[in-house]
Amino acid sequence: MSYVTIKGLSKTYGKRTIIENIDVSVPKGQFVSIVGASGCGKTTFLRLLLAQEQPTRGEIHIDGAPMAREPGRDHGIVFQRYSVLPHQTVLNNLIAPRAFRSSFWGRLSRADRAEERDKARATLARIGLEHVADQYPADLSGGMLQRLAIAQALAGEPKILLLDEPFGALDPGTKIVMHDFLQELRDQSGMTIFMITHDLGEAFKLGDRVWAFDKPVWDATDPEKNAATITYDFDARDDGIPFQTLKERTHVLHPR
Ligand SMILES: Nc1ncnc2c1ncn2[C@@H]1O[C@H](COP(=O)(O)OP(=O)(O)OP(=O)(O)O)[C@@H](O)[C@H]1O
Repeated sequence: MSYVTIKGLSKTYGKRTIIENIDVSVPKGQFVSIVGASGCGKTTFLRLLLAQEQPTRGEIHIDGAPMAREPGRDHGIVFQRYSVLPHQTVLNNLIAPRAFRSSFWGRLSRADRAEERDKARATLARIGLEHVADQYPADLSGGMLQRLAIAQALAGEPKILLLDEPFGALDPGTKIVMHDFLQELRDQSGMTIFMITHDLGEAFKLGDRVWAFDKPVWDATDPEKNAATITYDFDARDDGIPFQTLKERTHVLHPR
């Protein structure tokens, strides 16, 4: 059964249509990897899913209901550049976003605050950062920072996790450790995940499904015609089809 249903989705800025005619449905718990040439509208698509942008045409339904008009706790998002708060300790980085969002911290009793701290400590233990709870982000490695950013996104117990090149800045070894970490989290939470990546190996390794965004019409004389859509939707379970086929059939690895 469809959990995220997208019908006739388009986004236009001024006269320029960035993405158009997106019709897809995604079951609950599915992991969708999104690949495509630079600038073809992948982040725009995630921003629509996050309700940071409104569609020009079409609609998005999540769990049977129309999308909220504003970003909310239903969604967690992680970007390539670390979104942690530099002047807060690692522990406070897990508490502070919630406190800012709901301004609930000031209303909590001392016992409730202690409970929030315990919850945050338990999350840190789960992501292997308990030993650096009282340190600051500047003391952490790239992999640790990105684990913290993912934990922050998960703190609101979102229904959907959106990842925009989350591991793009990490070295290959740390990337592999992060893949295991994400797969583990996913198994535990059953979350529905959309992840943009420029790494096809990563897309097929982690995704149940890989979408290639591309511009089916290419007219150098009229750039406004060049809107992107999902041109291929691959079943990536059991490793899907070989990467080579994707390379040959799309422009994913040949940005114009
Ligand atoms: N708010 C906006 N106003 C006008 N144009 C925008 C806006 N946001 C994005 N664009 C344009 O939309 C196009 C798609 O951008 P987007 O960031 O979605 O691409 P992308 O596929 O995620 O790229 P990359 O892989 O390089 O991150 C770009 O040409 C960008 O300039």
